[in-house]
Amino acid sequence: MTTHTIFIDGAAGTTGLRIEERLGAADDITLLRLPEARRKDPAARAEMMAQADLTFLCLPDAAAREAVSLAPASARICDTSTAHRTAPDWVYGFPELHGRREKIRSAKRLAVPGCHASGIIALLKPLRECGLLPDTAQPVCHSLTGYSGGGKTMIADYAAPDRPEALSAPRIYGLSLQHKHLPEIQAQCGLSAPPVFTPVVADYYCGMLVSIPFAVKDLNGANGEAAAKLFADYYAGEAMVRVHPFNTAQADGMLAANARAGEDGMEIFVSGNDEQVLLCARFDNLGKGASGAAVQCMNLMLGREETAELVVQAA
Ligand SMILES: NC(=O)C1=CN([C@@H]2O[C@H](COP(=O)(O)OP(=O)(O)OC[C@H]3O[C@@H](n4cnc5c(N)ncnc54)[C@H](OP(=O)(O)O)[C@@H]3O)[C@@H](O)[C@H]2O)C=CC1
Ligand SMILES: CC(=O)N[C@@H](CCC(=O)OP(=O)(O)O)C(=O)O
Repeated sequence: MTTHTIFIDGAAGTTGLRIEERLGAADDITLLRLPEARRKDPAARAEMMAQADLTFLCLPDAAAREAVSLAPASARICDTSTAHRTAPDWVYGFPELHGRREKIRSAKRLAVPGCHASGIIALLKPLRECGLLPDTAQPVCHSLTGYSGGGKTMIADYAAPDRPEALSAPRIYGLSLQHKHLPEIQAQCGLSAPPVFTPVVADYYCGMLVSIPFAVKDLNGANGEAAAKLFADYYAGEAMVRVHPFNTAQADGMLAANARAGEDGMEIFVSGNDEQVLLCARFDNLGKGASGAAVQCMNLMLGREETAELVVQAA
């Protein structure tokens, strides 16, 4: 059996802990750990990265950049932060995008997609590749997220017994329309301008629902049925992405953003009428939106079975 030595820089954080949970039981993986007192010590982290077959960075952007500067050139790195997602020489880790798997397998430096970006790209990229959406399009995208998306700080804010009343209501953020995921979305989808994007954080732990409405006339005349078939064809055979048939009835006519919490797969829904189409992607911001996606990429990079150590796949 081939064994792999893995270091998680930022193992005490939300994303790092979830990766550790997934890998802890794998008998072909040895996790390198730093004692609490040394987990932010640059020399100790550099030493771990030099020893590991692969290092996950589960750090704020600045610390992720610092980690890369500390790592030997030979180190294989899987970065969950925003720091390197549009950097040249880094592979963007979305295996389901056509032609991407081979690049991930041989990647030395891999950037794991942002959570909101994962849903938006999953919906826009097939439309762009199939010619239904011109590069000049500027779709309006919405995304609902649980508060774990904000890491330890936001989780503590929501858990505080004396928290402000405002946290009990959904809150729109990114009001300047310059969310940090827009550059990677624009780059991956080959758009000449970033989409218009409004994220909303609400009072539940995890789960993400991205929605993008279109007029049929803006999709080169493709109606919902045609769009649903396009997504089904694009993601055919993918274990982690399930495309529901057009207008699949939800029992109560609603989509709840937390339905895939704790899972690693993504669901795609296409609904609407003769004139308008609504595209939705539902997944866990900590699963396909972070730790699950990171482990999926690691498996490809190490030549392991792609879906090993992932929790329940696409429903
Ligand atoms: N939460 C999510 O849904 C997603 C998060 N991400 C990204 O993943 C990365 C990690 O996020 P998340 O897990 O949510 O964040 P957390 O705040 O939960 O965890 C970050 C961890 O990094 C540690 N850390 C900070 N600075 C250093 C340093 N210089 N050296 C070593 N460790 C350090 C922190 O230490 P301490 O415990 O002392 O604070 C903490 O444990 C971020 O870039 C984030 O944007 C990506 C996709 C989704
Ligand atoms: C609720 C909340 O604040 N969410 C974060 C998303 C966290 C994340 O996934 O960002 P990166 O992957 O780019 O690090 C945000 O929108 O900035």
